[in-house]
Amino acid sequence: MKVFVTRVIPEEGRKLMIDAGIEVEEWKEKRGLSQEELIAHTRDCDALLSVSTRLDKDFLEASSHLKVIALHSVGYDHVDVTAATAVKIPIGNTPGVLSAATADTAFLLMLATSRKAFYMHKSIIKGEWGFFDPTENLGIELRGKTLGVFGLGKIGLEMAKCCVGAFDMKIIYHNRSRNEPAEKELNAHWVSFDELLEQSDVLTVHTALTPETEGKFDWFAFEKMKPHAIFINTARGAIHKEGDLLKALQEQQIWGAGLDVTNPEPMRPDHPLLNMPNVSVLPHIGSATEETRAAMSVLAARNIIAGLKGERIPFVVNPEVYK
Ligand SMILES: NC(=O)C1=CN([C@@H]2O[C@H](COP(=O)(O)OP(=O)(O)OC[C@H]3O[C@@H](n4cnc5c(N)ncnc54)[C@H](O)[C@@H]3O)[C@@H](O)[C@H]2O)C=CC1
Ligand SMILES: O=C(O)C(=O)CO
Repeated sequence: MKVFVTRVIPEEGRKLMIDAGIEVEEWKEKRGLSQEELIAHTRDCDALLSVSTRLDKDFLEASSHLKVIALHSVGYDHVDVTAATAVKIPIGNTPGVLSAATADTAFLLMLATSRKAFYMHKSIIKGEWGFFDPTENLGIELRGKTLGVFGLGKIGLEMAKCCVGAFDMKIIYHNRSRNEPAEKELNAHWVSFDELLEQSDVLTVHTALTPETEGKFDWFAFEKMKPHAIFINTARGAIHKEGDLLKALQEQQIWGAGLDVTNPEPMRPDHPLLNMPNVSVLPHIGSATEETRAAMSVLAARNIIAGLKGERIPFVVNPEVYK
């Protein structure tokens, strides 16, 4: 049995597959594969472990010989899951193990943005640390403020817990369904989407990217937010409209933004958002800790091993394949 892996992954996951008798071929080049290269490399394989590689309909229709595809991510918006289901390939992801690390990144962006930390750091490098002026470089305090969570799932819940623990923030959320345990544990309140926009001092995005959430944060949404609100997105860049966000910040419709995800990625280095004092941008490092990436590789390997044994994979995103 052989698996093709589209990047070099942490040792923990690779070892698990090798110990299970699977031949592991990793793509070692520091560039993504084209769909043609992917088809060529997976032709003689039984499984694919995909790290951020787009898997489109053409590829999936040409790959019905694959017994399983494991993603090295919880998000699967880069995969045509309907096409995979049509050719009966189970798709696996890595839920849960990255929730804390990703929430930490959202928390980091919230705090850094509220104190203009990235911009202040750059100002030292530019030799601009000069005369002390008590009216300059002022941020916004977070204690007791309202955190609005769009998508109170696993990562949203971890972020809410951090904010209650650190800053005694009040939690409101908008989710497809009510999260009653969170309501009890954190005294969180479900609100409509418009109420979330109107009442949040910090609004943090934690839904998947779907046709429903794509472009959800546009000019009309930012227009409803408080003028001192901070917008945080660690989910997917296409959930906010970047041009509308820029305009909302330039026109002081909202106060600041912290982004771990952009659209497109990578963000171009001369993007105007990168030079705004109240904006913090990170290059999609939400889950990037040694512990979390190792745990993700193990979950992906477990999906591969089960799929190659003909068993139901433990973390399946298209359970319909088993019907
Ligand atoms: N920046 C990064 O490195 C990372 C980003 N992510 C992103 O975070 C997303 C969330 O991950 P998890 O918390 O594990 O997922 P989850 O499935 O546990 O939580 C998502 C929540 O959003 C809700 N939701 C979905 N669509 C909605 C809508 N239209 N309106 C209201 N609520 C809606 C769901 O009901 C669910 O409660 C992933 O899909 C991925 O795109 C995940 C990990 C790392
Ligand atoms: O898991 C995901 O969806 C990511 O974005 C990267 O960890």
